[in-house]
Amino acid sequence: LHQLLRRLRPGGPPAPVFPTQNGNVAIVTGGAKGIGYHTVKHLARLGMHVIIAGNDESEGQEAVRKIKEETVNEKVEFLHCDLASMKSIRQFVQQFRAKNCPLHVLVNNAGVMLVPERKTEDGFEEHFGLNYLGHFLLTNLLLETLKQSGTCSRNARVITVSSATHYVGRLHLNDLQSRCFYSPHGAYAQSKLALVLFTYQLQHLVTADGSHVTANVVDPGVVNTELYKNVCWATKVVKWMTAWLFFKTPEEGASTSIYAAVSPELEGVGGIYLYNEQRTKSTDVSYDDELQRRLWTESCKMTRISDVGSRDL
Ligand SMILES: NC(=O)c1ccc[n+]([C@@H]2O[C@H](COP(=O)([O-])OP(=O)(O)OC[C@H]3O[C@@H](n4cnc5c(N)ncnc54)[C@H](O)[C@@H]3O)[C@@H](O)[C@H]2O)c1
Repeated sequence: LHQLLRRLRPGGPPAPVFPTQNGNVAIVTGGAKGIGYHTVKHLARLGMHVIIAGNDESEGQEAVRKIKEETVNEKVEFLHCDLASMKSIRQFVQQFRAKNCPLHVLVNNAGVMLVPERKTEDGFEEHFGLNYLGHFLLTNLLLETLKQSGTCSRNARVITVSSATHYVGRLHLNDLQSRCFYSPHGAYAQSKLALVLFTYQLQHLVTADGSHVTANVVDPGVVNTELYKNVCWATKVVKWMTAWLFFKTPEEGASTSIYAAVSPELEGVGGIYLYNEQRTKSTDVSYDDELQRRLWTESCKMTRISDVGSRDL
């Protein structure tokens, strides 16, 4: 309804105006389609050098071609990164490092929803392994570059895309891989809750070591994208009939990620949950410091990184 009212406002919703980003570099995971595509397009329009990290080469190259054409920014590129493979994530980071360029914005956007029970290359449940652990490893491997790129007047930013489903998520620390009981809804919600806990813990760590990096988490709302391809046919029918009215377009869905990535209002602000470009409270359990720490420690073990200071490829 909020979205509908925004759309019905006379003259349409106000177009946000952000400062140009010439010379800044961003990585957007899953930037070849959906919300990620429009995030990349907007950042490129602002003059950023944007790297799409994705697992589909032809889709990625096609997105690059279209975005270059529409934004007249030649600094848009695709680099292969399969977030369901730790090896691929490490190779992606090596390729990125070989470019010797800074990194000002990392948007952890890619995701899958309601996939049948299956495992990533490394044997993790797919929602947890791809949506959460993939981004956990990627961010940690890029953290040193983010720290070197941020300054006191221009912090580097990590933006992680979660979802309102995190409110119903339960984190099963003793069964993060959903081995005891698998429910696609539960596994998706758990991965999105883990991303919120991860963001808050990351912010604690960068604050503690005085780095010029901020980490925030965003909820894009309900957006009409291919994310819903695994829902049951009845839901597909309802979505098909109502999406035009109640769902955000992918472009509208990207607005909070873009806001978090470049808004001057958020300069130096970290550890917050954003919905409709506004600071919002996430679920109570996400503020549990002990749970954040325990999940971080477990995640380091699972991705075989020793701690925040360890970046060995
Ligand atoms: N659409 C919604 O209503 C909604 C609501 C809340 C949160 N979200 C979140 O927004 C984010 C973007 O989703 P979307 O709606 O644009 O869906 P989408 O399906 O259009 O896009 C998902 C992106 O993730 C990429 N991806 C999937 N598997 C990958 C892998 N193994 N390695 C690298 N990239 C991979 C896809 O290629 C695609 O670019 C997701 O994290 C999703 O959970 C979406």
